[in-house]
Amino acid sequence: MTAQELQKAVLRHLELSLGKDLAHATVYDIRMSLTLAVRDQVIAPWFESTRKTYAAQSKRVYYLSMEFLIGRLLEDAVNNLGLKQTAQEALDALGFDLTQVIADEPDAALGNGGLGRLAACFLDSMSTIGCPGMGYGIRYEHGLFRQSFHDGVQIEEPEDWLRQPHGWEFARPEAVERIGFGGTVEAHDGRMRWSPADAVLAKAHDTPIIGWQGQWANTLRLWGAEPIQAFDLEAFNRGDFVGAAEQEAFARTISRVLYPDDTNGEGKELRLKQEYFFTAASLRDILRRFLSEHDDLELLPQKVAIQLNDTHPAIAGPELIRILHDEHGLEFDHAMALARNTLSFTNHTLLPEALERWPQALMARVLPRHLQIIARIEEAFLAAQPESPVRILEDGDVRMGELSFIMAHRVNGVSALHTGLVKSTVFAQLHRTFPDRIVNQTNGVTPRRWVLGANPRLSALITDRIGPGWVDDLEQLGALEPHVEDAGFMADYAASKAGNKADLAAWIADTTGIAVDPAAMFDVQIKRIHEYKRQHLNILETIALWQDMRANPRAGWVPRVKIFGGKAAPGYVRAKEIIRLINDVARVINADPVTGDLLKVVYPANYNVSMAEKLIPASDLSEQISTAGKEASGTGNMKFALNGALTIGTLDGANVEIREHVGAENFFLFGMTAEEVVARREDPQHQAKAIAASPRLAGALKGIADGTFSDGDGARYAALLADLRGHDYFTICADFDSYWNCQRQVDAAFADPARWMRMAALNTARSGWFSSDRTIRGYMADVWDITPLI
Ligand SMILES: [N-]=[N+]=N[C@]1([C@H](N)O)O[C@H](CO)[C@@H](O)[C@H](O)[C@H]1O
Repeated sequence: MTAQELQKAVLRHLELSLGKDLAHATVYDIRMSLTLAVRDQVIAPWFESTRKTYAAQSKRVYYLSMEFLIGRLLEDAVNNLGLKQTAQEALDALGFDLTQVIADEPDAALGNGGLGRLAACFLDSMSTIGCPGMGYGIRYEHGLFRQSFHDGVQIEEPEDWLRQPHGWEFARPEAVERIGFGGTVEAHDGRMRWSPADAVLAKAHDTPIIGWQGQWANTLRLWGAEPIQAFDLEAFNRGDFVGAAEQEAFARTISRVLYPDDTNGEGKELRLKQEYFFTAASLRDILRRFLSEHDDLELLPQKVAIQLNDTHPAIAGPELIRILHDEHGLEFDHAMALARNTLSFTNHTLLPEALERWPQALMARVLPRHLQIIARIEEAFLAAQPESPVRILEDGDVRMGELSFIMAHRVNGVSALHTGLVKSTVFAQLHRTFPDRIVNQTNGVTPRRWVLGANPRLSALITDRIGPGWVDDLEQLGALEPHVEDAGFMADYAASKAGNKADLAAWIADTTGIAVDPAAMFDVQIKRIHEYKRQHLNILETIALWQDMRANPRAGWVPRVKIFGGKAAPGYVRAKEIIRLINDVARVINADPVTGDLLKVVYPANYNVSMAEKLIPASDLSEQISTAGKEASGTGNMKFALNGALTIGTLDGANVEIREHVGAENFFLFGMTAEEVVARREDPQHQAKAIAASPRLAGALKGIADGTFSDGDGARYAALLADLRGHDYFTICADFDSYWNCQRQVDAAFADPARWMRMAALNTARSGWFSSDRTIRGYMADVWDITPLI
């Protein structure tokens, strides 16, 4: 497509779809017109992909996830269709700036963090590889809340990405499923019949996900909840206006908002209903499609692979058995075996509070038939494993982790270390019983969004040196390694980083009013706020560094800009305390004339996918400092390494594999290992001893306690300090000195630009393995048994 043709297509949509002429067009109008014009280019490969899948009678994979943290879609589609230059020229000719038009699109923030973003990266890779399948999720009216700060305190406001038409989706009024809740179960002609008391409609909205070079497109189908009867006219005529709309309000509540907890089982009834709503609608849709091609249910595991993204869709096991046994009349054990061979499950965390457990009483009320089926699943499991101490039903709860494991033929962890811990801790018993069921699939990220889209400077340089093949074969980045010896390449590499940093410094000044020196080290920690991710370790080191700089400002310090980004779950008090502390420390340090430009702390509000795309290419140092054994994988760590940021981190999650790939000499390692952490916790005085042994740590804690950062109010952080001095489960104190010393090694390395840039370029060259294409190929081979169709 030429720029002229695209320009014409945009103008046609502006007039015919938006009803606007160019003279009165707003950025929104042009963004929607371009979106529609680009979407037109997606339709043919989309239809062709579906046709090829049916023609090949191919097995399909269905990725069930409560979260898809998509971000913006326009730039991704433009890049995947190879239209970036074309779109630039077409819009220039119309008098609009492509960057500004792209930035007008609201993020689809239908996820909390890594788990949701991983699902989005996987969709891009499945389409790029030509893996036939679909994503299934919920079309939340309100995604993850908008974050703002008031006096440094996090404030949450509803996010409303759907306040404007969403240009990428197609409503599918014909794809509607009736989803029941509650009610009773009776035996009827030897079969159990569930009669739900309430019901809502699940209406499908499809978004095409186009792969690299537009050869294949899969579908993301998101379900929106709607009432069976939208409006109760009788109630209205009786003057009961609220009652008239009650049904609608009740129904829409199901898909109204995303629960904002990243690694914490919600436990609320509405959350369970959300999980069942999208899972049941998806299974009905999957079986309808399967039965439209095949009439023998025996073929289900050969033609359908269903991936459960954590335990959130775990009810899929009982629901599939209910459909096969109660509705299709298969024997229970047979239905259970078919379901198990169709389902596979990914565990994303070891945190006990994140392993979902639903009260049996709640399950009995909301899903009475499913609770009966879960009891029979446990019975069948114990009949085969009489010795096993494992239970699904225990302490009045339904354990969704055990249910998912028992109802899946494959279970995977998301990094080598994590998968090892899954086998030795949370599922140790089940691993002994089913030694071949757990496999590892280390996470990955899509290079289209996280390198090509986010870092055009670096991408141009790479393509110039090794050709464009790296975009869908990322391990080709290895061919850059010889170029690292070439001063010209290294100068260009450094220039691309410097350019990104200058852009970011301008953006920071714009959005926060803080002036930062682009030559300083950009030290970045962006992720959800959580104690195990240890943002408070980072800010304690920042305080100690500031105190040292103040004591000796002319000691030849390496100037640093500490950049934080991240949201806390609204109910997570400790995490919100950490956010306030970071903002309080920033306020004091940024105003300090003694340290001036030596140290700045920046915390832009409302961190999201689009902000990550701006921050990561401009980063020098990537903070991956979680307590070892707690971060299952991390995926930000991979994005940073690919974009030439060096990692300071613990041996946790995928940090271990990143260090193996980039080389220990190109990674700043500190802290205890997962085993050492467990051992250290045995000593109830571990934190007190660490504080006693570290004057710097003690000094930083004292600074907070004195009210240095809280206008003299020493009580503001009393709870946080009491926890660090009293319990410190996440071993902040025990790891502090190792972290501090490691940061000084980072300073020394950064003070030698040639050495630093060499390490950075080697990180880029050696991180190709962390492509989500590699991950998806692993799932296709080891879990789904599917081969690409392109
Ligand atoms: N839930 N959950 N788990 C996480 C993330 N918080 O979303 O999944 C991510 C995706 O697997 C992991 O990278 C991360 O370590 C893990 O904590």
